[in-house]
Amino acid sequence: MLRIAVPNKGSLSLPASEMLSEAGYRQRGPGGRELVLADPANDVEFFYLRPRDIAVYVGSGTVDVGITGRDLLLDSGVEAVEHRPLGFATSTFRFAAPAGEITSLEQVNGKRVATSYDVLVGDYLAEHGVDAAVVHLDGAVESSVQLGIADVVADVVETGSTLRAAGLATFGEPILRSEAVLIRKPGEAEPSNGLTILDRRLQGVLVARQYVLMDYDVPNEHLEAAVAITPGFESPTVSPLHDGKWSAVRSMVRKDVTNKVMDELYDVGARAILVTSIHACRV
Ligand SMILES: Nc1ncnc2c1ncn2[C@@H]1O[C@H](COP(=O)(O)OP(=O)(O)OP(=O)(O)O)[C@@H](O)[C@H]1O
Ligand SMILES: O=P(O)(O)OC[C@H]1O[C@H](OP(=O)(O)OP(=O)(O)O)[C@H](O)[C@@H]1O
Ligand SMILES: [Mg+2]
Repeated sequence: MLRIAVPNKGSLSLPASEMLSEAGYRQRGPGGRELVLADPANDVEFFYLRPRDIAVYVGSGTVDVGITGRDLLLDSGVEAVEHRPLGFATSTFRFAAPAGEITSLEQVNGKRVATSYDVLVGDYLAEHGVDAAVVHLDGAVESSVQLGIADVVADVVETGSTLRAAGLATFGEPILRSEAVLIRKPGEAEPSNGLTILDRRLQGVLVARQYVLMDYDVPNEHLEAAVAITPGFESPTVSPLHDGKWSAVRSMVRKDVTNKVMDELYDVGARAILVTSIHACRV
């Protein structure tokens, strides 16, 4: 039975459970507070743990795999590896300071840097030869400068609105681009059957979220031009229409370029262009 760690709180918790549900697994109901949940039909068991602790459990081998943030994995310093990025809870991890006061990493020398990610930040500063004091805080790091215990913050930035509200501005390159990731212990030569199935199912959810199915008709003389616009995963399905002069094409297309692709297809002579969402898939 595969043991899977799932965040029990915070930004990762709900989307992680939703993704597992979409992948066909049993999950806690709304407001559910179970710490352990068996899913015997799928031969897996879920452990709901603090997102920060998940790498520790996976690294120790007491659970087989887990969902956590890339930033939390790196901050844990634990020997666990990223198996697959999961495409949600995307953010950057950045330095920020009062707007205009500190504008380069070099200027962080001798300053106090507040963060909840001491290891990640400490490693980054050391790698870049910056000598600064790291001040550990559990959260609401953005208030630390105003309250006088730090000069700089290093924190998760999604929209940037929390930073702006605190009068802070980012500087330097992002320390990291993070998102939710599936992690496992390193060096598993042969992934277990359970992990292979979980991974394939999660990949199916990702593809179903990122792609649509596009159908259209195109005159045969423009078929090659149209197919070049929608090459699909392997190769599009092409079927003859009854009148013999047109073909019907079916192909997977990235959701974010759907309208651009439809415009291009129309321009090369395609008509009756239909888009359908994908409910589930295995690729
Ligand atoms: N606003 C956000 N947008 C995207 N990801 C975020 C955001 N805030 C936190 N995360 C991600 O969530 C993970 C941290 O989870 P954690 O539960 O420790 O904190 P949290 O989501 O901020 O929850 P809370 O602070 O309410 O306990 C990290 O991987 C981080 O990148
Ligand atoms: O760029 P934004 O869209 O503003 O999002 C980023 C903020 O979201 C998270 O904070 P959270 O609300 O989880 O509070 P915390 O600092 O206590 O973790 C994170 O720590 C940042 O503060
Ligand atoms: Mg938070």
